[in-house]
Amino acid sequence: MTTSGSGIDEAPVAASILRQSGVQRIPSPKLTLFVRRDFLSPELCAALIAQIDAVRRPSTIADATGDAGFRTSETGDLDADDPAVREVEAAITALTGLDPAHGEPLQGQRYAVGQEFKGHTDYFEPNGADFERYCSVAGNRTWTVMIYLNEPEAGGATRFKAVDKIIQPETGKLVCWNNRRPDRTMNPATLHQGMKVRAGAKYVVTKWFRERPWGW
Ligand SMILES: O=C(O)CCC(=O)C(=O)O
Ligand SMILES: [Fe+2]
Repeated sequence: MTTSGSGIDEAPVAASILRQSGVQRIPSPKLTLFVRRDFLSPELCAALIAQIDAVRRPSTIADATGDAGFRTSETGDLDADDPAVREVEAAITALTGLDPAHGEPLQGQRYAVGQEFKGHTDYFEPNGADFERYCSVAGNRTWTVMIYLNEPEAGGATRFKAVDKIIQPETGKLVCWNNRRPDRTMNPATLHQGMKVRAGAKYVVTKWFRERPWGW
């Protein structure tokens, strides 16, 4: 298969995603955002939820905001050798054409009732205090791919405020977007938040891609 490398060049990635059936592009000139329902089977989602529960710990954020309530979910790094994790990785590669070497390890998140991730962008602020620490090896982020593993009883939607779009969690639904504009500059219109879960729990997996190959 051909890959589109880092994703810094938007066109081949968007073309690859749009070749798959069932993909919707969110109609906005401000950002490139796609949704694909039923991207993963309920069985695979359940296997990933079990893994997240086995390894989760309180989430951290880069560039401390001084707001302890900014990201209150729990995070789990998933075992790259696990068959369920390999299957998701392969499905993401097949959808996007992005080179897996440019991807950060797949990460799981769990939000309990009242937990949220307030408005943020996934790219690192080039002038931020942590830029060197997080970006000196692999560079800044390019694309984000996120998959909901379940449907909380209430709340937990992902909101893109700048384009007035709210995406509801559904088991197996994928959301992906370019964190940049087609001219490669960082795109502030990708600002988004994981809204508070009101009932039940919310589980997602996220994969972020980088300008250069990922290295520890
Ligand atoms: O949970 C969500 O809906 C959003 C998560 C998110 O934005 C992130 O992990 O970067
Ligand atoms: Fe995010």
